[in-house]
Order: sequence, then structure tokens, then C-alpha cells
Amino acid sequence: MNSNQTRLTTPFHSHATAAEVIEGVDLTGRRVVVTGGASGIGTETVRVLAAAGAEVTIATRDQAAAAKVAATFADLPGTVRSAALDLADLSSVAAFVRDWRGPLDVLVANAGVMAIPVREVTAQGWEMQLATNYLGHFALTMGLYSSLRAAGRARIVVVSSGAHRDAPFNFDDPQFERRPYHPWAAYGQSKTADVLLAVGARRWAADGITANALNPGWIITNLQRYMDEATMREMGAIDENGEIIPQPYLKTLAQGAAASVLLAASPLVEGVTGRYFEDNQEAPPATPEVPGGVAAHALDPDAADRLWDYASSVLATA
Ligand SMILES: NC(=O)c1ccc[n+]([C@@H]2O[C@H](COP(=O)([O-])OP(=O)(O)OC[C@H]3O[C@@H](n4cnc5c(N)ncnc54)[C@H](O)[C@@H]3O)[C@@H](O)[C@H]2O)c1
Repeated sequence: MNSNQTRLTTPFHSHATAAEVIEGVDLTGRRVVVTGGASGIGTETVRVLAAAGAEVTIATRDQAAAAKVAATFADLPGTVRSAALDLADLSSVAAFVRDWRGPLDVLVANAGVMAIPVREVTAQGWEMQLATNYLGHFALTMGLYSSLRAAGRARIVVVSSGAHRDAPFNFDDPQFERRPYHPWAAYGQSKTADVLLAVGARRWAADGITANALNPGWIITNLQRYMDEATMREMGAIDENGEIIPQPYLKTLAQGAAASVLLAASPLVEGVTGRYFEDNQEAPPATPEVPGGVAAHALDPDAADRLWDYASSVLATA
């Protein structure tokens, strides 16, 4: 959102479900890719889009899990299939792109890893959280650009996180080669990069392609596997027995997938691009006083263009 834009609001409350936000929408014939769709928020996103009639491809490393998910959804009006994709391996991204045929209406860049405790690198030597959450998705988006353009009114949906607020993109040392690695700094930076991906894609508006980012909220999934019990307790997520504490802000999967589905399919956001959503609304600017919101560093168009150039140069040297 820049200063000339009014903030987009929807009739949906923060805990509306994914099914509720696209009630009555018919996605028959719409072709959708959901990365990381074999678990968590991604699976619910797949389910609701296929329930509305979409042809959904789960792009995933785990083919067995994806096959199980697809079998569970066999009775839905749409179709669900799976295809191999490892975002942390450029050759896998290239193979997915090579095998994709025809137009693509919606790309949901959902897959992610969070807070890997010790710096890991990919086959290309890239820091794992940046590579998985952002660089792999950037490569995928670039590779699928002509398919998105061919769809006419394609949408890119990038699943970011509130963690973006703590971490501007560090152009001096994005890969943590000189500064000490920190699991949350790396996660936050990758999620800032995800918002900037949506902002940078405004260059494709003339092709009918829109791109928006979102924070799904806090949902207990496999994502928290690197968080130890002490951290979960500190965050108020679990009690002393390791039981999840019900929180007003904690969301179910059905609620956590709502913003993804809203941005993927709702007519309310037709033509809207380069924005960041939270609790099913376009987020206000983050301030120290109020929790939530979008940090200015994530919507900065200059940073978005600089990051686009950075990612393009990194991919070119791989
Ligand atoms: N759960 C939350 O509270 C929360 C909060 C904010 C943001 N998010 C974001 O939501 C998205 C979905 O997370 P989730 O909570 O459903 O967790 P999840 O762990 O259930 O799902 C993440 C998916 O990404 C896939 N993935 C990981 N690395 C991959 C790779 N290299 N190639 C292909 N796929 C890969 C995993 O296999 C998994 O299916 C993530 O981007 C996450 O950062 C989640």
C-alpha cells in the first residue's frame, strides 16, 4: 500500500475460514499450483480451492504425502494431482517448470521452513531459509511467467509471515556469510523477501498478473518443529505439560488458509497487486503501539526492485 492507495477491506473477520471467504466462487477450469500443499496450511488451501472446482497441483518434495492428500480429496468437484518440486534445488525447480504445460491461473507460494537452528546451505550453496522460502519461489515464478501471462488474469499469492517485521532484507549479507547466523533473523529476512516478491511483480500488471503477500496468522503445524518446548512456552503457545494453550489469536488450519484462498480466488481482490494481507484484510502499517501490520521495509518498491535484481543475478550464477 502506498500513500495514494486506500487500504482494501473485506467483510471477513480475522478468524473466518477459507471456505467462507470464497463461498459461492466457482473455480471450474482454473489451474492452480500450491507449493508445500502436502501438509499444514497448504493442504487446506488445496482442499478449499479444489472444493470450488479448481484443478490443483500440489508441488512438493514428498510425493507419498501428496498422493495421500490427493486420494483424500478425490471426491471434490475439482481435481488434485501432485508433482515433484524441491525449492531448495534449482534443478528440481527447472524440471517442474519444464514439465508444466499450458496456462497457470494461480500460483500459491506457500512452502516454507522456519528457524532452522544452524546455518544450512543448499546444493547451490545458498542459505536454506532464504533459498526455500524466497529464492526457490522466485525461480519458480520466473520460470512460470509465460504460463501465468497466458492465463490472462493470473494471481500470485505469496505466504509470508509476521516475522517479516523484525528483519529488513540485508543486501550487504543476505546469506549470512559475514554476520553471525540467527535462525529467526534468517526466517524473518526470507519472509520480508516474500513480500518484496509480490511488490516487485507489479511490473507484470500489464500482463494481467497480480501478486499479493499474506500472513496466515499463528497455526500449529509442522513448521514449529525446530522450536523447542522452552521457546513455545515462552511464546505462550504451550503449557508446562506441553499442551497447546488455546489463544484468541491462534487459528485453526481452516482459518489459517483463509487469506491464501481469499487472495487466490476472491473477486474482492481482482486487479489488486503488490499488497500484504493479515487477518483477511489488507494490513495497516506496523507501529510499535499495535501488534501486527506491515513493515515499511517490506513494501518499499526500491527494495523490491533491488531484490529482484539480486535474485536474478544469484540465479544467473547458479
Ligand atoms: N503455521 C504458522 O503459524 C505460520 C505463520 C506464519 C507463516 N507461515 C507460513 O505458512 C507457510 C506454510 O507453513 P505451514 O505452517 O503449513 O507449515 P508446514 O511445515 O506444514 O508446511 C510447509 C510445507 O513446505 C514444504 N517444504 C519445505 N521445504 C520445501 C522445499 N525445499 N521444497 C518444497 N517444499 C518444501 C514442506 O514439505 C511442507 O509441506 C510457510 O511459508 C510458513 O512460513 C506459517
